[in-house]
Amino acid sequence: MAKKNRLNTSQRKSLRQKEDEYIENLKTKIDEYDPKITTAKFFKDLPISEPTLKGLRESSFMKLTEVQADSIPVSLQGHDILAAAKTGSGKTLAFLIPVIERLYREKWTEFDGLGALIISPTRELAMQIYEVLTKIGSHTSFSAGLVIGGKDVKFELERISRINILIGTPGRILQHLDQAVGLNTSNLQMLVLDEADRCLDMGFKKTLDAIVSNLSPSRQTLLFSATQSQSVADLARLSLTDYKTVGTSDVMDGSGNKGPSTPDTLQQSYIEVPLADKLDTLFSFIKSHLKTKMIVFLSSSKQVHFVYETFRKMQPGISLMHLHGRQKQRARTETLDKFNRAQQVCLFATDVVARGIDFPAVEWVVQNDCPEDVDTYIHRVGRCARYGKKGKSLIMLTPQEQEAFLKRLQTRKIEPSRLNIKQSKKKSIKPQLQSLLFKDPELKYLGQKAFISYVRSIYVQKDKEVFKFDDLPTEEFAYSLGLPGAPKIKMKGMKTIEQAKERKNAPRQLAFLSKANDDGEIIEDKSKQPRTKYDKMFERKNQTILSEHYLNITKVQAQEDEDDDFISVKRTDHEINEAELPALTLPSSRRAQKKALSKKASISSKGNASKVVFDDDGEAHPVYELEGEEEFHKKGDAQIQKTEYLSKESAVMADIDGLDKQVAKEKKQEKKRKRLEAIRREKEATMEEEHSGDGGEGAPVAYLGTGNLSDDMHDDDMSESEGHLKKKARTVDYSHGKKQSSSDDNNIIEVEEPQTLEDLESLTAKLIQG
Ligand SMILES: Nc1ncnc2c1ncn2[C@@H]1O[C@H](COP(=O)(O)OP(=O)(O)OP(=O)(O)O)[C@@H](O)[C@H]1O
Repeated sequence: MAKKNRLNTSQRKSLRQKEDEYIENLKTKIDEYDPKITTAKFFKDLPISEPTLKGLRESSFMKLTEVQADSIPVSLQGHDILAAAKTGSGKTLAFLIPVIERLYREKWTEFDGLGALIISPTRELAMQIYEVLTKIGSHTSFSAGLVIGGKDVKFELERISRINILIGTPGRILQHLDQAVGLNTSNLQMLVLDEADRCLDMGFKKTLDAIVSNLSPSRQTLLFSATQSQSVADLARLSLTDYKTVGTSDVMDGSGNKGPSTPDTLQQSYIEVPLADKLDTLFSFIKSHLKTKMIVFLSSSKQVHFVYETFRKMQPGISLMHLHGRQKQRARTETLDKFNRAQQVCLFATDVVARGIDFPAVEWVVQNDCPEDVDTYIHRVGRCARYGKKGKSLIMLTPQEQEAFLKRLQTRKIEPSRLNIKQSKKKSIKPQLQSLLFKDPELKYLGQKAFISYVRSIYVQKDKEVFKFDDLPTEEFAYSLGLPGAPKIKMKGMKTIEQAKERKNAPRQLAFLSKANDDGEIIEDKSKQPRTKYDKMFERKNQTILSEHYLNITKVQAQEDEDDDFISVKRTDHEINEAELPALTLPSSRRAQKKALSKKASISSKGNASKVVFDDDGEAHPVYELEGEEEFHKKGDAQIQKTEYLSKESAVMADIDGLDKQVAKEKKQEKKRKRLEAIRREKEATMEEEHSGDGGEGAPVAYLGTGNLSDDMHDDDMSESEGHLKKKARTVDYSHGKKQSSSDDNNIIEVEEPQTLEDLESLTAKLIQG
């Protein structure tokens, strides 16, 4: 049977010839295409191959968007590209089509190895790009792979050498470049950076440099984003010299004639809200927008977690979901999928989904916390008003942030209109929050974490004109979260917030007194002296200034914030300079300050103090003056003196021994505390996972097209038992000369239906086509 379908040599030869002619014809059309003369309106007007056109048609992509019309012809001609176009303007297709076409014209096969590498800063975005690629590339014969983290590195290693188009996050791609002996990058034709400015910034610098050093310098490079830095140094790093720009000036600084860097269909507004009233305002906003689909951005995963957990208890009347980088990947993917399908829903999220994610039909983007910069603002609001659809955005600015941030927005021609909250609509949820936190220690704990992470987020911000740490109304803010008072925060090199602020604001006269304690005693700086074990013990004891609970929080916090998405997703050039950190304490009361001042005055007037003893004549002597022999004998029998001395010293030794035992006991307790802490964290992680899976909450659900990857993995022809699917035999239609897939026998690969992200990754690696 199989023999019947086999082509004989002359048929194969003729087919190859037709294919060559077709490709040559395409190349000529590309060379002849002059963007200055021709403006293609539809994909079919572009010099692109029939299989790609077929994939586009089937995905209902007919008409070109502006960035697609401007950039695709230039990319097809082989130029490097630096493109910046507004959010939701269709950049994904603008780089995917040239990638597919380049490999097509090169007649790329699985034996040629990696032909294109697409880098995205987040996993979600990489998955989305992969999804679009599998749709529009469904009639081509290339293999695509998604590497974004997961466990099955070994599995991927075995198959990665056969992948032609690899999409992934920087870290994971580097891991593969390092490990995969079979990954042949020497042939690489194209490198694409989506959200290029983010990929190029400090956070990914080292990884990206390492990736690029593995790649062939002769490759074509495409950089796309809604915001671009166009730093010459960045471009040089990518060996981008003779590149073409598309739409960059408009988007970069709003200097073009076309107005703001945000979509025209976006209606933007802001309200001035004191920090302590933000949650009241947010709750009222949600209550009055129950029939909408909205995303609320908060500054950290802890904020998101707290707001989600408390608001769902207060039941505003709309389905609530939450998404942040500290959730397990499975929960993130599930939430994303549910949110895409829902019609009336509110998603609390961090900036992990601020860039690139193409959520369908979002009506409102609310920024509860001010973004770190205008670029982040642009990306966040860009989650709505996509592809010409209407959308609305609201940003809450505190009186401290308002003026400076509006000024920053103006530089990009973004001028949101001011909204005022109707007095009648104002409702305080503070009493409810207080009662919730009072009843539920778990919520109180989340509240404390939310408080701490918010305060820290303000502290680490680079733009000090917008984020004024010293003006934070911490007590009011804590109260607004339902907490009885502001938790004390200890950060690296920083004492409590209040102390840090006090010290910053203290008069110069008092600044040098930062070493005085509450009793006005000057504490010596022992940091430069060798520390004895007693010093260490006392330091340890002093840590209990914080209650054990807060102590636990701050310790865990220090660990957690290492990879908290607020800090890690953002640029690492926002590093805190330890030297700038407030690190010392001030006497808290006026009495203590006064006392310390007078002590200081007397000490400074006397110069360096050293301890002395006075003799009967009032003469001062150093403490350790050698005693004369006569003097010694005068005091009595030497033996008795010796016994007395020894018993005094052994009493001192006994005291020291007691202290040692105390230290050992404390160590043991600390160990126990850590063990309990680990158990608690484990429990919390389980809870978090459980919470994250229940976002549906009976929301009216609309199923919008194929929004998820696993759907794409299904094949209509599935005939095997459930849980297995077959890959469709791909046919390439040259329309003017048809080509049957040359390796029918190899076209069927049985793979298991993906249940998890790891499965999905493994599956993508299996989907070797051709
Ligand atoms: N030519 C087209 N015809 C119809 N729909 C399109 C076309 N191009 C893109 N779209 C749709 O427009 C939406 C936005 O596209 P895309 O996600 O590529 O935008 P983007 O410019 O990358 O946005 P962001 O800057 O936020 O990443 C998607 O839903 C996509 O399917």
